[in-house]
Amino acid sequence: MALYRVCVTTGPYLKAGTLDNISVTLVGTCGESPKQLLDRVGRDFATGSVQKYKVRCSGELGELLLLRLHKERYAFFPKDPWYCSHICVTAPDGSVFHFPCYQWIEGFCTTELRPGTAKTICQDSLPLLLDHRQRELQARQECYRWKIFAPGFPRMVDVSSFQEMESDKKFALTKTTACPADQGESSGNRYLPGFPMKVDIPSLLHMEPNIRYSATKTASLIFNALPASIGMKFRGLLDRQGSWKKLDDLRNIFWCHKTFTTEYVTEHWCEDYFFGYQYLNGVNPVMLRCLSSLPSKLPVTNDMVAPFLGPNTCLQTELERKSIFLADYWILADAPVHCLNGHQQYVAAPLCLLWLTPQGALMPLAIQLSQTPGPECPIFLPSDCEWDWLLAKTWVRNAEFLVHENNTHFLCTHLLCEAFAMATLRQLPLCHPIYKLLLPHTRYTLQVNTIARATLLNPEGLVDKVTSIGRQGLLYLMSTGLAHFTYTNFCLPDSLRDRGVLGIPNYHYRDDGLKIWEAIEWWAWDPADPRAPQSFQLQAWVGEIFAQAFLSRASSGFPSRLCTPRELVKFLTAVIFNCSAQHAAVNSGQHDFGAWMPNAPSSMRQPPPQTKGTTTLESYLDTLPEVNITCNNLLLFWLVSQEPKDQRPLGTYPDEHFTEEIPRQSIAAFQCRLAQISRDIRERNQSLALPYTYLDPPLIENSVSI
Ligand SMILES: CCCCC/C=C\C/C=C\C=C\[C@H](C/C=C\CCCC(=O)O)OO
Ligand SMILES: [Fe+2]
Repeated sequence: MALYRVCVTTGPYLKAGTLDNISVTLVGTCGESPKQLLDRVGRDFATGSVQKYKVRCSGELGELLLLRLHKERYAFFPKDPWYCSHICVTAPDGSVFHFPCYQWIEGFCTTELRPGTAKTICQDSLPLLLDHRQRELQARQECYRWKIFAPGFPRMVDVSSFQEMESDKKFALTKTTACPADQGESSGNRYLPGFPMKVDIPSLLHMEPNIRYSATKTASLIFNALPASIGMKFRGLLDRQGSWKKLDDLRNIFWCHKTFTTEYVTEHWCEDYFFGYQYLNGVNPVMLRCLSSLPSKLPVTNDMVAPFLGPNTCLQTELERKSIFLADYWILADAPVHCLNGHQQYVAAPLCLLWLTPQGALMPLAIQLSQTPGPECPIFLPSDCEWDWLLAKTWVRNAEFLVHENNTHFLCTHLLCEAFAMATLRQLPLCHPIYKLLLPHTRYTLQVNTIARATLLNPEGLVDKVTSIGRQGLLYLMSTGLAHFTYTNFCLPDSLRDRGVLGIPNYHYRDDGLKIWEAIEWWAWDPADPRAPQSFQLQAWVGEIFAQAFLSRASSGFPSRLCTPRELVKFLTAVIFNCSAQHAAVNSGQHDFGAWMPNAPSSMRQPPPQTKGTTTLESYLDTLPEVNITCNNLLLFWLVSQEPKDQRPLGTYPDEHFTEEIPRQSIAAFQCRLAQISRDIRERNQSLALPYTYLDPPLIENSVSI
């Protein structure tokens, strides 16, 4: 007789416990145990419980290979979902086997778990285990299916398959490629009382439990939104059309959501120094490119800018010194425009030239509001009349809003990270070291993007309600952006070098980002088993990302295969950095830098000026977004700038998928490195007029989850 001690941990989440009958079968190299019901006196499998059971076998089972969890009906009760955290089995000889699970088990089924030891397929030889790998991935690929959202987009998760699964259809029809988003709206897309935009409710109703927001996160998101939106609604700000009467009125949109940064932006927004500063440490710190010569589409002469460059230098000298930079919004040149409140809106495609002064300040030199120079496209200069220059800068800030929100933020973090999450779920089994490494960095990404597609990107969603290019413009921008996004852009060190910005002082996004990149790279080496590149499951993973995220475009420079450990570690580092730090850098400051609306106007109501000397305060106010457009957009900024509760900062891995000592030690070392980076950042910030906190590790979420 052999006695196995089984310890079952149930998750701490709301309704994680179950009344269903839970039985286990232990499978070892020398046989398997009889299926045994885990039943003790009193309640079994309550939320947060850790309970011990005994499984008796006729003889020892040898090395445990699998643990089968059988979840079955209890009496006449309906199925009761259970969140199984992990199971620990102590064999008669005292050896301990950890079985990580960290999954919701919904219906009546048998779930097979493997011990937590990280294994690539090269390290599996037993047919039982190879078969288990294959069945696990087949089930994942049946559950998480790709779908086309719109032509030229990264592919997304098909949430309709969850509805099918939920209705227990045993033989779901093979999914055809679902209709692209631009084929009008689904039947469930409709206005709800109190919402300024349509909401695609059905797409939110059937999220698979293992990718769904927890009850805590859902409640937190709702309670973050309610007070601010009810307050604005009662003040009539969400419904009032027309121009703002005076700029000062903008100070009182958010009474109780002011931060140090929102107040700093409100005070300094029209200063040229702050305008340039935002290219380094604002919410879109990826636009600057160093120039060695001026593009022909921007015919700025030395005479135009000499007064600002000061004595003993000239434009050509500064170009040779690598101190001239360009922000080019070419992608907006053909963006479709849109009507808001029944009025035509406008978009520009500016070119903004900046100079890095000897004192280290980045100052705007010239702004051209079109890609095509000419008499109807004046080049605005700091010496122009105050309102002309301010309006030119505000057009650039509008371009920043559109390019940042659609491309830098939603396309390059949210949508790409969705594809990483999907490929990880579909191509890597739970025992794979890369699955264990990446899973925490995909948490809630499929859910938040589904919410965004149901409330923002849907027809007559919030994007249609508050932006000058609307949903069609968003579809154009993101598909064009993806077609031009490269692996160099994706990897921070390569992007900084390629843009020629490694030498700019006070570029805190760069400095903090490179430290975090290096810490992640160091951490990624351990689980990235040097033999891993030979793993065909890993190649299937990177190949699916290449095909589904980057549409198999060789011009993207993204790898379709990983042939060396160094290539693998770089790719893993870039994925983890993008899912965590990069998203934090471009997401967390939306309220800080956008609460003062002229600094991030979501639309412009007059065409770009074609002559100088015509702008007044009144015409400026009539160009900025109307009251309701402003306030609905600021609500979104407020809501998405703070991570709802149930947070997991970078390097926090409470779900112990790694059970071996070496990766656990690497995690501890990674956490120590991040803690040091945080200390360095906080010490640096003490000397700054405006602290840069977005890449402070405790403030970075592991994954894209808002
Ligand atoms: C005012 C009601 C808002 C309801 C939306 C609730 C939550 C939003 C969910 C996800 C949001 C994700 C955002 C998306 C960012 C940009 C999308 C494009 C926006 C634009 O073009 O204006 O990222 O955090
Ligand atoms: Fe975000």
